[in-house]
Amino acid sequence: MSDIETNLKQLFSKIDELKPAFIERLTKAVAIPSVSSDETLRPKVVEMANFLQNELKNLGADDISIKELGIQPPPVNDSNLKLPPIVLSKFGSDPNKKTILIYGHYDVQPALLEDGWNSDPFVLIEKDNKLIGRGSTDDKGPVMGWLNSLQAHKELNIPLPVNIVFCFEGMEESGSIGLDKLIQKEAKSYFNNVNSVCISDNYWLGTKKPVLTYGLRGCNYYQLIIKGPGADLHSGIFGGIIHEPMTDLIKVMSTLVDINGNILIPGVNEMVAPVTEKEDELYKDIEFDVNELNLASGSNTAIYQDKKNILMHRWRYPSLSLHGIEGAFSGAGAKTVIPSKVIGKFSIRTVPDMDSEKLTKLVTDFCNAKFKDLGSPNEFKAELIHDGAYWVSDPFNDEFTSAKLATKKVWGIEPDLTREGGSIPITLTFEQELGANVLLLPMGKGDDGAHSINEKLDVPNYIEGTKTLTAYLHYYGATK
Ligand SMILES: C[C@H](N)C(=O)N[C@@H](Cc1c[nH]cn1)C(=O)O
Ligand SMILES: [Zn+2]
Ligand SMILES: [Zn+2]
Repeated sequence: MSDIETNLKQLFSKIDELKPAFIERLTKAVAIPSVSSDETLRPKVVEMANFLQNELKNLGADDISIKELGIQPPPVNDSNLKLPPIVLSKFGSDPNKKTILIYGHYDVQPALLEDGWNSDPFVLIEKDNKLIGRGSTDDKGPVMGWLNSLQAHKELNIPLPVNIVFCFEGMEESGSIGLDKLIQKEAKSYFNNVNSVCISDNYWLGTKKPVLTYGLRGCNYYQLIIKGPGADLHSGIFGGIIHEPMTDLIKVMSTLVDINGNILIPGVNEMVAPVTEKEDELYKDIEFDVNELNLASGSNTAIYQDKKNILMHRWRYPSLSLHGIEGAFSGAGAKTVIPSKVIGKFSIRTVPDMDSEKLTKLVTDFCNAKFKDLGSPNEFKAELIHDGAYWVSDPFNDEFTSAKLATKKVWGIEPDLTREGGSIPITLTFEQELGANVLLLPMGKGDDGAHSINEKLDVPNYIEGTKTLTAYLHYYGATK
């Protein structure tokens, strides 16, 4: 048996042995409601950064640097709100070893019991071999997976096969504000010797077959602010005799997309790169069960019924989703109020070759024109909240070859090569600023319910996933 295989054998049984400790680590992480989009929870996001710092210290990090990013730029309610810090850390600095930068995020999406969760979202529970809680799969599970791997190495006294540079951020779910600049600044200092970047922050396509991912859509997030009366009003007294902000907003928002998901803003679809013959062939070989889409969405509401159309519309065409209305009545009961100010939120998932600035101009001009058509005296503003770039790479390099070996070793099957419909805004910046290949090595399954209620990570995905990350470090470390 080679040295690598001997080490992996020991590491895998150590990982199995440490399963209860690893679940405990994830339980502690999930218990911190580090919701980046909720300004009132910003102290919890910072608490999560401190938690990570402490874990890294206990694991024997050679360096831990907490990088502050300053005040969050507008639009924001609290004009003095500090951005959460970036947690940087180094393990090893052997010039004879490769250096991998591992990125992950410690913030999560919002979650409320009343959204429909079956249990408290911030109390990790184990049920039917699933770990249920906000952030279990996105992205606390995978981040803990890397720490678990370090713990296994430490307890066995097995040297890491690569130098590791960690970069953990607390604003990924809110557009990774401030991280671009930090990467540019640190490219030739903290990140100087980085050969390669690995991110575990997406999901298998389905539930049975592991995947490696070579593409992401980008995300441009917009808001439409409409202001009318000086305060919320009684609809019996003012209904029918004033222009209502909510009515204006619904009118404008309904012009953006049709019920079949077609974006109606002129010029947007024209920016999309045409499908090449080579790409057209690609979809045939991907394992994907259309029924799994219905199971994952918990409904029978799919627009497309065939594999190719579903994958193309998830991966390589843009989509526009309406997310919500701030200021609108949304509770139970029948409140008869006219909201005085409402803010509509929507986002566009972007793909090659869409240009973010051009897109924002098309979107804001279109919304302004639609509002003007209403002839309403209310105040209107359309603006971008944040944008993050799409990313597509070549999946035939040392990183993907090593990850294929690692996946085969742990799961006994060759992974499919997929793209992801979601976004990880910082991916392209890492690739461009560090001149390094990026590999996306997902841990969770396609039905994990990231961003949804009852988010989960299957116990086998957490434990075998930790083994996969571990094996990847060893196989990549052995490449020339
Ligand atoms: C795929 C990743 N785990 C994720 O969930 N990313 C978010 C990032 C985001 C938030 N706003 C814009 N981008 C996502 O795809 O929604
Ligand atoms: Zn997410
Ligand atoms: Zn994520």
